[in-house]
Amino acid sequence: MARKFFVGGNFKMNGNIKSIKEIIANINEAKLDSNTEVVIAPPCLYLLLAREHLREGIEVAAQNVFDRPNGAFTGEISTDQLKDTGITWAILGHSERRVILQETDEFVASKTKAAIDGGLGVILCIGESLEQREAGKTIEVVTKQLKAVADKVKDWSKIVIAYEPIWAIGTGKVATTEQAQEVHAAIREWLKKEVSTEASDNTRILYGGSVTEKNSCDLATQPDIDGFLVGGASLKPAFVDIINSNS
Ligand SMILES: O=C(COP(=O)(O)O)NO
Repeated sequence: MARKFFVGGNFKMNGNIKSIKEIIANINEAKLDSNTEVVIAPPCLYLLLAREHLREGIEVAAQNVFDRPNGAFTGEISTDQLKDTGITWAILGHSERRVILQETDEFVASKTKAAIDGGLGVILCIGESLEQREAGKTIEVVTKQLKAVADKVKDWSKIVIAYEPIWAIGTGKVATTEQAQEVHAAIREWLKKEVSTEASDNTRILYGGSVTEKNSCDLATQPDIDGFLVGGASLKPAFVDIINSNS
């Protein structure tokens, strides 16, 4: 089965009502490849704004969700509340939360399970640091992150994996097509061995880390790159060119 190309826009902690409305207007007015699935992730304050203004067919993702149902968890958001507001995806395990907020593989796995059980799709972020890559530990690191999820989650049909080498995030140092394809192929092989052939065949594996409209078309030619999770470039008008990079 052909995997539908997938492009996520991770706004991170950027934007305000005015700028996010401008980004949404640019996306709404653009001619977009209908064979590409698009998900937009604004900061949580602007999730409803995005849901109300984005064109039909484009989904909205939260940049985080808690692993427990509604209750006394100050500052957190539940899967029920996201579903209640028409939010259908969650980005989980982003390296900025793993590093800065010390989210463990187990906590990310627990949140992934809660999100899927709550009916959300999950963009599951994994990736190694420069030190880990230079030590030859890339595959060891990313498969350890995946195993923590596989220990809790059996149904991978609602998971999209985003391989985001930390050394490429926000640095302008995009992975080469060979570097990205090598890790994506290893992830797909791991899925086949540790989850199922179906999961391996059907799970989209996105690349993230300094993707721009200048490098996205080359990356999109790789057999195991099924799309992108875009940070900084998702805030700019040329984001629509990245969305169309597989057409
Ligand atoms: O973190 C990223 C990538 O960020 P950049 O595109 O800004 O490198 N996506 O989730």
